[in-house]
Amino acid sequence: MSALALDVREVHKHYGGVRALQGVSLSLPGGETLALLGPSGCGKSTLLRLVAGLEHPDAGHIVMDGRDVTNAPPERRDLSLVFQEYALFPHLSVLGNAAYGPRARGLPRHEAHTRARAALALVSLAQLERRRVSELSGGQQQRVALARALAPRPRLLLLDEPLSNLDERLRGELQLELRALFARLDASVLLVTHDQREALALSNHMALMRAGRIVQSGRTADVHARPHSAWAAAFLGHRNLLPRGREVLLVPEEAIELDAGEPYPVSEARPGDSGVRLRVSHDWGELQLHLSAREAQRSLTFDRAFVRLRVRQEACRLLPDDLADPPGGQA
Ligand SMILES: Nc1ncnc2c1ncn2[C@@H]1O[C@H](COP(=O)(O)OP(=O)(O)OP(=O)(O)O)[C@@H](O)[C@H]1O
Repeated sequence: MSALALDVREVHKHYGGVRALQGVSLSLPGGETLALLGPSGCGKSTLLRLVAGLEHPDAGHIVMDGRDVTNAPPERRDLSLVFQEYALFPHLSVLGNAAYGPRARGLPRHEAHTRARAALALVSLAQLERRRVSELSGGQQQRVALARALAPRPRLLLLDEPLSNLDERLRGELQLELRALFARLDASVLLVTHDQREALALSNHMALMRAGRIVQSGRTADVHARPHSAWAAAFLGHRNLLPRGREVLLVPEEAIELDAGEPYPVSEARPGDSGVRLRVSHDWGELQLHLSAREAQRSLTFDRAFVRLRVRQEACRLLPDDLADPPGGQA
């Protein structure tokens, strides 16, 4: 096997006057999970459709496992695609849905069922194989869609916003399951999402897209820890970006040490999901931080009007301010 499961080289795609992809390159090493992350309209789904073979690029190449598949039809690419609306067959059982892929690829019924059962076991649905999918919860249906995609044992699994149809609680549960599943799979995974938390939770490589281009890529933890610009930092969920002329100072949450240094006034304290969100008037500018309930109890003083903290300057970084200027002039 080539070291790269997927190698996208300088791909361009336009629709009329819209330049959806402008020279996109990315590579996915075999057996790894890459999240394609970016805001609505940046070109993520377009890139996924090109990789799947549902559309073809105007220029550039798509190489899978060392084979150029740029103009190959979907069935000549060893991949499965799970859409946002996973479109299961409601009249079929869980097993019937999962066996659909192998059957469509011409495998005899018995072999298709063996593969479908193996895929259902992977997503912990083996007990429910006789149920109709209309009798399943949203999370279970999503797992059937995954099993259906995995049953043909593709080399590459493409997922379009896999968790966006689920509520917050289910999403959290499935995130953990998916991460464990990806680690067990032989397949490589390319996953499209606009949700940075999902990308962080599920991937070990990340490509951050903006207006038809990839603005940063690398290992997920590295991209998150060292964004290249203010826009990347903001999109990745960093809240403290303090204006400094044409640059911004990124103060990562890890740079803020509680219970050390000076007491600073709290300008706002709002109860959040699992603690308190604070705005603090610091000498450098307004800082936002999230305290767990226990930290809030310990660190907020004088009737919760002050918090004692120290910012580790060595952990902060100056970044170019590109918030207002998307490359290519598109939103
Ligand atoms: N078939 C099409 N015809 C015309 N314009 C299109 C077509 N498909 C996509 N576009 C445009 O190309 C750009 C990229 O769209 P794309 O769907 O790839 O973005 P996205 O990042 O996946 O967005 P979302 O997260 O909202 O799905 C957008 O400006 C979109 O309007």
